[in-house]
Amino acid sequence: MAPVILPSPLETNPLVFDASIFQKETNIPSQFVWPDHEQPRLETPPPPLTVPPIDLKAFFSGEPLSVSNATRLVNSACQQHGFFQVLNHGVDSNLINEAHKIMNIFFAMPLMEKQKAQRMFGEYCGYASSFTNRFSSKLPWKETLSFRYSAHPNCSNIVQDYFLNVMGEDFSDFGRVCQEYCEAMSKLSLDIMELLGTSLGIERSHFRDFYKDNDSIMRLNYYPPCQKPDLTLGTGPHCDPTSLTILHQDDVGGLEVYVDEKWHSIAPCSEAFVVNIGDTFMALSNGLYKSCLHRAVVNNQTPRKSLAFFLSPNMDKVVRPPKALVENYRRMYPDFKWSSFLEFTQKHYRADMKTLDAFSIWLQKELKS
Ligand SMILES: C=C1C[C@]23C[C@@]1(O)CC[C@H]2[C@]1(C)CCC[C@@](C)(C(=O)O)[C@H]1[C@@H]3C(=O)O
Ligand SMILES: O=C(O)CCC(=O)C(=O)O
Ligand SMILES: [Fe+2]
Repeated sequence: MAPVILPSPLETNPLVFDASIFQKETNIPSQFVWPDHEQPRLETPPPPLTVPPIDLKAFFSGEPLSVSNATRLVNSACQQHGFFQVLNHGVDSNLINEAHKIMNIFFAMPLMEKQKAQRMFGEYCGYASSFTNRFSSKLPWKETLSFRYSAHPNCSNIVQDYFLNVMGEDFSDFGRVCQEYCEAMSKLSLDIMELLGTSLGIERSHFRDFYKDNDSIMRLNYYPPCQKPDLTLGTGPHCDPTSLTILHQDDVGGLEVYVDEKWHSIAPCSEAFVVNIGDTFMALSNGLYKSCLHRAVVNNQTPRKSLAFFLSPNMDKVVRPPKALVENYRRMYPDFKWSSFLEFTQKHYRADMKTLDAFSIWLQKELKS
């Protein structure tokens, strides 16, 4: 299966997704209409997915029953569908509220202002309004702002600097909040990596050490109301190519996870973070833990927002499972560097539910050529 070669910007139509206009439109352009089999069946709301939340504070208490509960729950969830939620995570609720507030400010700005941070072709940072200059069909009904976070000591202000350089002095507060939020997400990711390592029965610090100098992506998602919410999707069905996603959604609802051959809604819970395994961690676990298939639906009344932190290893780290997860099993995926997988998703292939398989095939062809 040859990877889908993405159309160059010049080949796609000059459609511009201005949410302030589109959210009132009853006649949505065909590029936003998804194929029948992918359209959400809003008339029959999906059943909620009940996965007991993991109490992180209890896990780190070291109390044997709490540790075994947490590792058992996370092991079962990750082997089945790659989705769980964490409570008592230690992230300051004021910081979370601040992040939601500044997200409202940013996406309420006129399109021209937001386009100061316009994402360029092949780049993963910047502002995008539905990727109209990236894809020519099945366009997602959303605006996004993505930026890089690095835990490397030499990059201690990378997020703050991004906003200052791209959006100017007026955004210094914005940059500070996002910098602090990413630092909190990085810390939480490493705690969860310790939980995942323990649950897989390997050295507790193995994955924490692998991601301590992580080079991750923060994405702010904004889903405007849509007058035909049954025809389109905020984010189409996909597995995140990254390692681990820590997501905080507002109270509107719209995130769905595919489990047991059907979509399940994830009820918003402001005290919890939604956590899902991505392709890169699935490869790192030699396929033992599943990359979570999920999507986001929209509605015709209320905008929805989510903050997604995509944990990723340092660009030059080789993604290779620990010996303990290979010695009694065959290798499921080739060694690769995150930098080349990321480039594959930005320049050669629109991430979906088969991205890692398509990348593995692409890698083999690249090696032969
Ligand atoms: C590495 C990435 C590519 C996408 C952002 C992310 O950081 C992790 C999720 C990926 C994505 C959301 C999966 C669905 C398709 C996509 C094009 C999107 O709808 O935004 C993906 C992101 C991308 O910009 O390529
Ligand atoms: O907004 C959501 O709930 C999901 C977003 C998502 O899956 C993503 O950005 O990868
Ligand atoms: Fe996702």
